[in-house]
Amino acid sequence: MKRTGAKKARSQNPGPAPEKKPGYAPRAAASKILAAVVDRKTPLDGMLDSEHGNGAYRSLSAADQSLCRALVLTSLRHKPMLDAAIARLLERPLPSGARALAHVLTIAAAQILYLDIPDHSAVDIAVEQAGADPRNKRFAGLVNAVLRRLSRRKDKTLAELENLSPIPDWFRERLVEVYGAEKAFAIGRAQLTPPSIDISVKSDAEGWAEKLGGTVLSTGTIRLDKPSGAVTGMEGFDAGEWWVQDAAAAIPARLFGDLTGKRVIDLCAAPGGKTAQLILQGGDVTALERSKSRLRRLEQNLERLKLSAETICADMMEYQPETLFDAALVDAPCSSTGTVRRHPDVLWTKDFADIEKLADVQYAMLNRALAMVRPGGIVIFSNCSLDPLEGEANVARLLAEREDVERAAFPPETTGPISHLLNADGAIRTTPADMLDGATGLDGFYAVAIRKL
Ligand SMILES: C[S@@+](CC[C@H](N)C(=O)[O-])C[C@H]1O[C@@H](n2cnc3c(N)ncnc32)[C@H](O)[C@@H]1O
Repeated sequence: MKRTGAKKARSQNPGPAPEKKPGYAPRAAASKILAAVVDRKTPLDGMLDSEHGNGAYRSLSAADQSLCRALVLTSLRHKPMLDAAIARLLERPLPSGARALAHVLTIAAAQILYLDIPDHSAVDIAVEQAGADPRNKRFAGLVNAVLRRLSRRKDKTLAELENLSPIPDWFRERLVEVYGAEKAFAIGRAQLTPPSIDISVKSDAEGWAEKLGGTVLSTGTIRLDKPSGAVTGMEGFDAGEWWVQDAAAAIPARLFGDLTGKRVIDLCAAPGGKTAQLILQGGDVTALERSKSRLRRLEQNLERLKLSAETICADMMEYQPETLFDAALVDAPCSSTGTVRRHPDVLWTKDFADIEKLADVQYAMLNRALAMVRPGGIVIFSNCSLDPLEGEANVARLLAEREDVERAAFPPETTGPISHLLNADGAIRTTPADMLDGATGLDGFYAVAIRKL
């Protein structure tokens, strides 16, 4: 019986799968990951993780993982432009069920238009991808024709796409409503440029800038000009001399100024970039964080930096301090739309309803933080959203609903180089289209100080 079964199995075996072209696997993984982001709203960070990420990504070599990452990021950064370029070459739209095929085309078009990859490999592998999927086999000829035409009219297409906004409609429309058409366009285009690596140092910014090949910005952040290799391998990392922190993300904690002799609570603390700043500004710091694993990461970061804080794993909405604090920072969980340059998936996984929900959560957090400071104490509320519902509108609501709080001015020495980023209400508002020291390249951030009376 056993022998017969084995024989039967052998006779049904279709034989080894045909060899795929070199470069097939990273492109197939990229198409799958793009589908997960766009169609199933799965955040990218978790999927592009060598240990716990998407299976197709994990099985790639290190070099193929970085190609896959570049393919997905480039496709997301330019998605509406790629969709427009492909649509112009199709006689009729793809059937609505052909989502997988659409992603194969997007990944291939991104290579042809925006990456330094020979067009023929992009075309051949996309045709092979279509042919390997029984649902898309019949479109292999179409894929070939469309991509070859795109390759032939590359320069013309790029010129035609110059004036398109590379962000999804829901977000573009919201930006136009809030910031006006011109600034909305500039913010959209800013996400096409991958961000530089910015670091915060414990001390001697000039010295570290020289050692690491960077420039000291007027806020004290060092912007690395041409970082090569992993940041963790760079001088001073193991010694705990610096940490990675976007120039805009470094602004909110600095706005407290000198914290010597003050008890400060950082209420949404992990991974701890701002906790480190509060300690270095002289505060006696308590770092509170709801996620156990993220708090562990914060503790490891502080250990590396040789900085100390009391750490508490708790939900800030439930935590009851024994003694009120002099100051609190709420760097609240938000829509993260200010980080589109580094997380271009955000705009494809979230929508306006998420912004509305998050705004309410943050409003409750701001009120809770005010309950934890003494009269006269200051709360700085910040987030990396571009939407005023999560920032300005929450503060307006707070001031309208409560008489025991007021706006507080930031200490003047903290806003010198960034006074152009103060809005009419004296809060900081940055966008990826704003300049610092004459150059663009900032995450979007909001930060405001509120005094409890
Ligand atoms: C924007 S991140 C904070 C980044 C951090 N301030 C920094 O600069 O490194 C928000 C953090 O708040 C945490 N968080 C969200 N809701 C919370 C809550 N109710 N209580 C405490 N922490 C919370 C999240 O787990 C996340 O780590």
